[in-house]
Amino acid sequence: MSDDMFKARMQARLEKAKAMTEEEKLYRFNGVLYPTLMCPEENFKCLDNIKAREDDIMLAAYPKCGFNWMVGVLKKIMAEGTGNKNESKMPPMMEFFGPELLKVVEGSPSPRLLGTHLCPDNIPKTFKEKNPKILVVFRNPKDTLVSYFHFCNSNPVLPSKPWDSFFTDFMSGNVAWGSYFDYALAWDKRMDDPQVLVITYEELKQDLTSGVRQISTFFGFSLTDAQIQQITGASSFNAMKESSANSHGNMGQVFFRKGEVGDWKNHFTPEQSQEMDEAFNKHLAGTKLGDKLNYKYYCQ
Ligand SMILES: Nc1ncnc2c1ncn2[C@@H]1O[C@H](COP(=O)(O)OS(=O)(=O)O)[C@@H](OP(=O)(O)O)[C@H]1O
Repeated sequence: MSDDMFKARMQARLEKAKAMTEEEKLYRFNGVLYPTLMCPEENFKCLDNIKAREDDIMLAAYPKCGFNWMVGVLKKIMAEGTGNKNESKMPPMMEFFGPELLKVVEGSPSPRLLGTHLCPDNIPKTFKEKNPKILVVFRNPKDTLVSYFHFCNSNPVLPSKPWDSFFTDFMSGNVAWGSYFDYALAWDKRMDDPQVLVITYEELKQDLTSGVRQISTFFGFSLTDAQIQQITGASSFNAMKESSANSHGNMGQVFFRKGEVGDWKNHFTPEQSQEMDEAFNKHLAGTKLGDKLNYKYYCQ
């Protein structure tokens, strides 16, 4: 499928979304909510046929944790490391593929970039068998919630909600791709897996150069300092926002909103902040991933 066909298909989905009620925009598949237009049941059925490769470059993230940022970084690392530039504008998100795109992916040369928001337990089994390396990007739950709230209110394929009811939905896992906490707990089990690199949005904001270096080394690319610097410069929030009309079309400004750590302070009431603190303590405090998120520093 060409980029033009993809663009036309996206446009058609945005038009369809306009005619849908907010409730119709999400549906449940195997107990988890997904966007009806982006991840129809057909997509999950045909994902059963995807064939993983050992050298696939995988990216996993809960929504709004920095997926598109890392797609940009990984594409640049792969272009420098392999000499082949991936010009495709299609998001490498496996649950968006559907039968036609899946065929394109099956015919693509290695290494392929494949991403997902699916909880690791729901990633097709073939990836467990071939065991390719996976980059997992995480973000503190308060900023993730804020980013997700704005995204739902500016992306027509997702249901719009007022702040208080979005907060309640997020806390109970009633949002697309399910519970942040279930997702985090599932990856926490793989924190010591050498095939998995977990990196946080906050670490990347603090020192993107060392993040880019760590990611390239993890995937087996030995890039020069000049290459690392060039990738870092082109992957700053401002640089990616500026080129977002090219990379993400009309939705560019929606995907690249604010790009900051701590925006939660402009949204959470003291009671909501406390509720999130209690949920974090209950689910993630004392876990390896919980420690890595440095919750006290970023969220309290
Ligand atoms: N380069 C760069 N630097 C810093 N921050 C960045 C960058 N690129 C994207 N972003 C921010 O990431 C948030 C979107 O996350 P995702 O790409 O995971 O969203 S999605 O679920 O795939 O739609 C969203 O966060 P918010 O701005 O807080 O909403 C984006 O702005």
